[in-house]
Amino acid sequence: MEDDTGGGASPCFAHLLVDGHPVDAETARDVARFRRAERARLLAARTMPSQERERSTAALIEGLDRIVARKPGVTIAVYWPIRGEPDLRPWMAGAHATGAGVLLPVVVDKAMPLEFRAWSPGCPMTRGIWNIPVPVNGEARVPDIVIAPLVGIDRDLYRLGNGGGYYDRTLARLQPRPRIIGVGFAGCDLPSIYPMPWDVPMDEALLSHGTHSKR
Ligand SMILES: Nc1nc2c(c(=O)[nH]1)N(C=O)[C@@H](CNc1ccc(C(=O)N[C@@H](CCC(=O)O)C(=O)O)cc1)CN2
Ligand SMILES: Nc1ncnc2c1ncn2[C@@H]1O[C@H](COP(=O)(O)OP(=O)(O)OP(=O)(O)O)[C@@H](O)[C@H]1O
Repeated sequence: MEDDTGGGASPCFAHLLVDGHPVDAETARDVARFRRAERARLLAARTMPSQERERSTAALIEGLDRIVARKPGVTIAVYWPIRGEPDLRPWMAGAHATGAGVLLPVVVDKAMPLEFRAWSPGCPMTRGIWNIPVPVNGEARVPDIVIAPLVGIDRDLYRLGNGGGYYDRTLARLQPRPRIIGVGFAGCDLPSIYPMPWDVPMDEALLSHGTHSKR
């Protein structure tokens, strides 16, 4: 007679732990491949004539003004634009002028959460990972609001970013959880990014043709 180790299919151990989340290895590989392809497609689609870029960026800034109150006591993480992201630096400077705290994301180490460091117009900057300018000695703070640049966004407001997992890693740990707003150019929406257990959805998404979605 057979021993009683339990009949049926043998258990499958082909899983990974991603930041403590058990993930099926084959699924993770397929999803990563899909995201790489979508990232490349959406980054290419973001190339546009400068007039259109200026119009779309102005529309995004108008949208931000409608939904985000910049005022003393509020701390807002924005970003220094790279790879054709909407350039929100004028809006950042405006936020600083109202007395709001403005923070920029800093990669302190590979595969670690981001630090959000205080920025003000003209403050000393240095180049961090990917040559992204970051404040040299701004104080690290927890933002009330995070404006996250989108490569893509799905209908459940899961964000596709540059592929480092930095925002997810960071947003999952912030206490208290900030208001998280994804911003991107029209056309960056896609049906699904096939959310994985580590993905943190945006609370809101603002696209340059004027749509403002909420979860
Ligand atoms: N403006 C801006 N600043 C930002 C971000 C951003 O998306 N936009 N980030 C938001 O996170 C952080 C930097 N993000 C990064 C994301 C990925 C890689 C990186 O090395 N990527 C790999 C490809 C990864 C993959 O596809 O598997 C590479 O290019 O080799 C570097 C930085 C912090 N600052
Ligand atoms: N806590 C985590 N959160 C997110 N990704 C993680 C985490 N830990 C490890 N990773 C790995 O990092 C990669 C992130 O890929 P993903 O497509 O989610 O990035 P992204 O959200 O586009 O990037 P970013 O936030 O940097 O713009 C995955 O391969 C994942 O396995």
